Amino acid sequence: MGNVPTTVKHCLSYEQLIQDYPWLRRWLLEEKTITGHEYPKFVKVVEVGPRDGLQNEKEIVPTGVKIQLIDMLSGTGLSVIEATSFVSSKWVPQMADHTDVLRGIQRAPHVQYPVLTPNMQGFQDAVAAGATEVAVFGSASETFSKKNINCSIDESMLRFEDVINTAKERQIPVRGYVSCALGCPHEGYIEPSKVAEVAKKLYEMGCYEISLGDTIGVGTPGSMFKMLQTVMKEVPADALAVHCHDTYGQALPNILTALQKQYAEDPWPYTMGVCVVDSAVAGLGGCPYAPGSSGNVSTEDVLYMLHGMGIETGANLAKVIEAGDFICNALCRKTNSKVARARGRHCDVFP
Ligand SMILES: CC(C)(COP(=O)([O-])OP(=O)([O-])OC[C@H]1O[C@@H](n2cnc3c(N)ncnc32)[C@H](O)[C@@H]1OP(=O)([O-])[O-])[C@@H](O)C(=O)NCCC(=O)NCCSC(=O)C[C@@](C)(O)CC(=O)[O-]
Repeated sequence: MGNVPTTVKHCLSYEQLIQDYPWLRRWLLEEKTITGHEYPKFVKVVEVGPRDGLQNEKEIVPTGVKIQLIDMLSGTGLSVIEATSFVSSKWVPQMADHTDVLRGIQRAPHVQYPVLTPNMQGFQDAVAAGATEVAVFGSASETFSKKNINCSIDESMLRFEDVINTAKERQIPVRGYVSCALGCPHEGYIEPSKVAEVAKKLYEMGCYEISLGDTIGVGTPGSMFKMLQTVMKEVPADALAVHCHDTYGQALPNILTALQKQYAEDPWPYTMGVCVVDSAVAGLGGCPYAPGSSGNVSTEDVLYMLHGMGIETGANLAKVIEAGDFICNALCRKTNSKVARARGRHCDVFP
């Protein structure tokens, strides 16, 4: 700074800046803490409420309510809304109206409406009902696979291969899930290498994105980090999503761990940098074949955290809260979203 004029030096001085503009102190210090890690600028939020959120409801939710929920979500700026499942109505009665739901919604341009298809029968029914994107759902736990889709992991891969190959011919994108990525309700601990193996198979078969499900919400930032580290040796970060249930209240820290691009004070070569997060409006949800697990992380809480960090999502939090109010009223229940519950208590706290 030898030949820089004193006035400019004055302006460049960090201390002076904070003294002249006290409001900057908060901003600069916060920014520093936040960027101790680097995060993606944009995160795609995949809304799974109408499917994962509602599939576990004991009372059948009227088809009209499901359609209205999806239509409300379509107006929030979210770009992916998982609409329903083409599974057996004997296994999941709540999803029996899949065709009516898919045909009844008003599709918004730029919004994808994927549906779950466990096998060719589901895929064909989904396409006949107008599906333009599907998802296959495998598991890293052998027991969960049998209980959830009535076949072993290997058998499920053969079924998914058929679905994915047929989808490719029709240019229908396929998303892949790996359930029990951080623990299984029956087997407990699941080796990260098993998660990586299943994720790799789905990715190599042609799934454009692999969503790693903490089906029972037992993960912590520690287990999320280890699991992702292993999976990322096989599948690139930009093809991964995280799908966190909030049973132990760890969903947001787990998501944050997955988003972190690098560890500033650590020369560790692995980066996380996942930029896709699954969540459900009002924190609805649970899997009928994962006893004891609670709802998905709520979309409202995810958006509040991301927007508060300056990460864009394209979604309007207030509109998502409205959709959450709608479905909670229809289900006669309180929201699981802390943000929706706290709304109105505080003035706008973001800069
Ligand atoms: C996969 C099956 C269908 C196998 O079920 P199965 O009984 O083994 O099937 P099957 O091939 O032996 O056929 C038996 C009967 O089911 C019918 N069938 C066969 N396939 C279909 C289909 N697609 N749609 C409708 N009906 C179907 C088939 O036509 C036949 O009918 P019948 O002759 O007896 O009248 C069954 O186990 C099933 O539906 N499972 C779905 C379970 C489910 O939806 N679980 C929740 C979603 S997974 C999840 O929540 C985790 C996730 C994704 O969110 C991520 C996370 O949180 O980690």
